[in-house]
Amino acid sequence: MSDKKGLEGIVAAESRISSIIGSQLTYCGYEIDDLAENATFEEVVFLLWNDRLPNQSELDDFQAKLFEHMTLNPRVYTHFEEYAADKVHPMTGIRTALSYLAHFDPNAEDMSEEANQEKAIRIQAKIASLVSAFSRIRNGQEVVKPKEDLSYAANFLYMLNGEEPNNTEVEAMNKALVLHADHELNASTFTARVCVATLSDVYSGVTAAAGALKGPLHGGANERVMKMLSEIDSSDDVEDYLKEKFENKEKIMGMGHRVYKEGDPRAKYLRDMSKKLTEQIGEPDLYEKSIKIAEIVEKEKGLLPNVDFFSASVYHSLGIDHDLFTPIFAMSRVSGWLAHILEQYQDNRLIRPRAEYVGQTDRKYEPIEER
Ligand SMILES: CC(=O)SCCNC(=O)CCNC(=O)[C@H](O)C(C)(C)COP(=O)(O)OP(=O)(O)OC[C@H]1O[C@@H](n2cnc3c(N)ncnc32)[C@H](O)[C@@H]1OP(=O)(O)O
Ligand SMILES: O=C([O-])CC(=O)C(=O)O
Repeated sequence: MSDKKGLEGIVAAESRISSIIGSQLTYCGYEIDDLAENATFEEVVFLLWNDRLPNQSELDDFQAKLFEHMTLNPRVYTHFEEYAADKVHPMTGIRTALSYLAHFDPNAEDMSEEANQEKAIRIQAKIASLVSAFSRIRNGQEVVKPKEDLSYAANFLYMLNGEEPNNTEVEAMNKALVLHADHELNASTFTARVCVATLSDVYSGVTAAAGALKGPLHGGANERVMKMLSEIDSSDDVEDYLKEKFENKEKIMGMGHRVYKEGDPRAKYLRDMSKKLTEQIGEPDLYEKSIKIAEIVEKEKGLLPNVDFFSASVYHSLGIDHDLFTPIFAMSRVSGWLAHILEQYQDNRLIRPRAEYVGQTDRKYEPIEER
């Protein structure tokens, strides 16, 4: 059994959405490098859902639909006021809110392909509004409505901060969204597929997936990377800090990967963005500490940075609150979850593996007074 622990190396689905071979990641046959350098997030979402890039009129139409659905029912805001009063972690709030979105969808229980595609657009559009509204409401600020002429990445930053972002910020956010959009059968995507393979609805699938993404061994690592960087005063202190972590057998967040053993192809883009943006905000030390951590962990443990490692200093440089890092990951990855959910419905079979029983046997019920 031990060789299958964590289902390592087990192929559990056929998929046309993304592929990992060695350190090569592709979305629907396009290299991640090609997409990171050239594509908008909206094009990538269209690609993941349709297995092809859109032409200009399809893209215009897709962007218009996303914009149309970015508006939230005001009852969501009332909910968020309660979450703020309870000091709920944003990822907990977004997980609940993803489920709550179903309440306002007249076709929430319609399982037709057309209705499910419509749900995908609604969810992708609304999650950017959810994350930004959550943040503004807990800060006692007015919710900002999206602007029709802004891209998805720009609209998110605009709704979050209440002012239009500059080109560098939009470019960084767009690239981060493209890089996080899909990743084969990662834990949250697998969770989404397991959930909807019972023929449960799309909202259930994304809510379940958000729960899986929240964990520190998965999407929750980016917030912890920032915590680690904040705990280290300067790059001169990295060695001692890590020594203690290694002695306590603690994991170094943002390092290592189940599949990539020769390096995560997404990390270099985030590393380069981190270098540029931390310099721009006058905190180059954040990048220097990150590089030192990566060097020592590679030397001592043979582990390399994953997508979460440099994304932390990138989001910090964009002025984003640290506990919003994982919700931003969800905002991008929901596109992949939805692609996999739609794919799962197309050729569904219940996902139900077996467990090897290792518990006690031949026991007999004992009356309570005899226990
Ligand atoms: C978007 C994403 O989800 S990317 C991943 C985000 N998660 C993180 O960054 C958390 C830190 N990293 C990790 O915990 C792991 O590397 C994972 C979860 C990503 C992959 O884990 P697995 O493939 O299950 O490897 P596993 O946890 O079994 O580790 C194998 C060995 O490497 C060690 N190891 C793995 N990652 C780390 C790490 N980040 N720091 C220190 N040691 C590590 C383990 O302690 C273990 O050592 P042992 O054999 O002496 O017990
Ligand atoms: O694939 C994984 O296991 C984790 C990961 O990098 C991702 O979800 O992007």
